[in-house]
Amino acid sequence: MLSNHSGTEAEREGEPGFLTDSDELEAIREEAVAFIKDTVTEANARGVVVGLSGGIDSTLTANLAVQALGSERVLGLGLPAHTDADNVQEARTMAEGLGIEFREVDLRPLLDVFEDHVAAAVAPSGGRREIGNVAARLRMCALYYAANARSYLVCGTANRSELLLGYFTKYGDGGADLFPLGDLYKTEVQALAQHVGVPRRIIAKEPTADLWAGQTDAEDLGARYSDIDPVLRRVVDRSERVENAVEALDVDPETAETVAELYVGSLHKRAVPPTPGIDDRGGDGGGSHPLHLAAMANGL
Ligand SMILES: Nc1ncnc2c1ncn2[C@@H]1O[C@H](COP(=O)(O)OP(=O)(O)OC[C@H]2O[C@@H]([n+]3cccc(C(=O)O)c3)[C@H](O)[C@@H]2O)[C@@H](O)[C@H]1O
Ligand SMILES: Nc1ncnc2c1ncn2[C@@H]1O[C@H](COP(=O)(O)OP(=O)(O)OP(=O)(O)O)[C@@H](O)[C@H]1O
Ligand SMILES: [Mg+2]
Repeated sequence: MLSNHSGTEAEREGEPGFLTDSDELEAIREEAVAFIKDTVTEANARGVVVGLSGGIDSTLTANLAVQALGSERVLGLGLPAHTDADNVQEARTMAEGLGIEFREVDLRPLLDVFEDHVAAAVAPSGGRREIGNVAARLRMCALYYAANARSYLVCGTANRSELLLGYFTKYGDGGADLFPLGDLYKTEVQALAQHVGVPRRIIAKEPTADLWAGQTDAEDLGARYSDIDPVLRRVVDRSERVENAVEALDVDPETAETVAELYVGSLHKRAVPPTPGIDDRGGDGGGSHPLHLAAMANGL
């Protein structure tokens, strides 16, 4: 059910910590730009590739990447599948504005082959969510192909709201080498986009994953980010109980419960795949094993 709270998406009065101050926004811009630059340098990469949808997250990410690396070292890929061909023109316009190279690849033929051969054989009952996730994973393949071939990194576009809710395709748009917007809630992304001069029409667009016609984040999630973000901030960042958040904020209990459930239910999407932990060797996929860390420290 959609909550009927009527705040603006970019700010919510009375909720501390949400970005409205231009000095604060400027400091965040600088940090995100430095992060992209440092990550690319440390990886000895030549640049980054970004999937451009014509939406705010990818437009802002590409904008920050250009600020960090210069337009010569950023590649934009327009990768329309079934529903979003119209947005490719917007993505192209954004790329032209940033002065970056832009390539367009229609993924429909690949998706059709997948549906006819793989889906039909494995599970013909797969619906729009399953096929939409395949489109997101085909995009990931195209982005990594470009990264491999050019010694680039795949610059992901996920924001903190999406990451905490698990509102992304695991190893699809969730598969990337860095997430410059990953610490910022969607409402903060909107404020930062305004701060760096992303066109108003892009900021004003209804957020959509575009995995099927008419899909919107608000419909899928049951609420708008202006209601979701303050709940995440209290329940995740401040470890408050859901009831406390409901009482403090003007959100309905159902929305807050859903947000908390999505956060807990998507823990696996934010973790390294587990291993059994045989002989006490970690059980976390090796990511934090002392030998692994020592090898990294020694540059091995
Ligand atoms: N507890 C657990 N421990 C370990 N793994 C677990 C698991 N539960 C599920 N899994 C695995 O995760 C899979 C489900 O995850 P996943 O494949 O991602 O699929 P799922 O989360 O069901 O779908 C992705 C969601 O993200 C949305 N999305 C996708 C892409 C872009 C955007 C956007 O905002 O632009 C939004 C999309 O609309 C949909 O609501 C399961 O099939 C299973 O393999
Ligand atoms: N047609 C597309 N071409 C290239 N990349 C795409 C396309 N559709 C989605 N993506 C990639 O998947 C990412 C996730 O989509 P998402 O909808 O969350 O971001 P967005 O479209 O930039 O912003 P919004 O969430 O406001 O619609 C995009 O930022 C983009 O990198
Ligand atoms: Mg989108």
